Amino acid sequence: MSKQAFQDSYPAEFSHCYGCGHDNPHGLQLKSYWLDEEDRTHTVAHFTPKPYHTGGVPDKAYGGLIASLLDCHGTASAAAAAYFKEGRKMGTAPILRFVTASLSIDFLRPTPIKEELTLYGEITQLEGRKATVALSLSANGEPCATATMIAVALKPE
Ligand SMILES: CCCCCCCCCC(=O)SCCNC(=O)CCNC(=O)[C@H](O)C(C)(C)COP(=O)(O)OP(=O)(O)OC[C@H]1O[C@@H](n2cnc3c(N)ncnc32)[C@H](O)[C@@H]1OP(=O)(O)O
Repeated sequence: MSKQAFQDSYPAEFSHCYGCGHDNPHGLQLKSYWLDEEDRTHTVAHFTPKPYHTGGVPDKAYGGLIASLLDCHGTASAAAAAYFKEGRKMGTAPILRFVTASLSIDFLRPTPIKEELTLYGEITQLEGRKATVALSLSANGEPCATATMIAVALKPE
């Protein structure tokens, strides 16, 4: 894994995201990395839920938490891939800001809250301002959710 998380390169005005902003003390503070420094298409993040992240079923995660984690890992992965494609260090100006245009999630099995969760991302397409990211969230090596995201880079203005 790289030493600096993608989210740690976000400029201050983008560092208050509930899901991944390092300047949001109330947020999840997800951190995403390249899975392998030699491969700039696959990404990874880890997150261990808190007891209060439970949904309606005891010891299982709230679906919105899962969506939030996939959302932030996907947009961070898209931004990292776009910077890499431009041959630029992440966070350098002009800032590439990706937001979620669509996020389609399949919840495969209940997600435990007492285990560390692993998120994987794969940038399957990056054309123009649009990135497609295949995502998964697993616990103990078992996939709990998979998702497909379309992330779009905001126009500079
Ligand atoms: C480095 C800092 C990073 C900060 C990261 C923060 C992460 C936060 C994660 C989030 O929670 S994001 C919050 C939830 N998302 C939003 O609030 C986004 C709301 N939607 C919008 O702002 C606009 O709809 C959007 C920027 C996504 C697109 O509007 P634009 O007018 O800029 O783009 P346009 O409509 O021209 O679409 C650009 C391309 O994306 C495609 N596209 C847009 N929406 C789509 C969609 N829903 N599904 C599929 N493709 C879509 C569109 O077809 C087109 O493709 P092509 O370039 O191939 O023609």
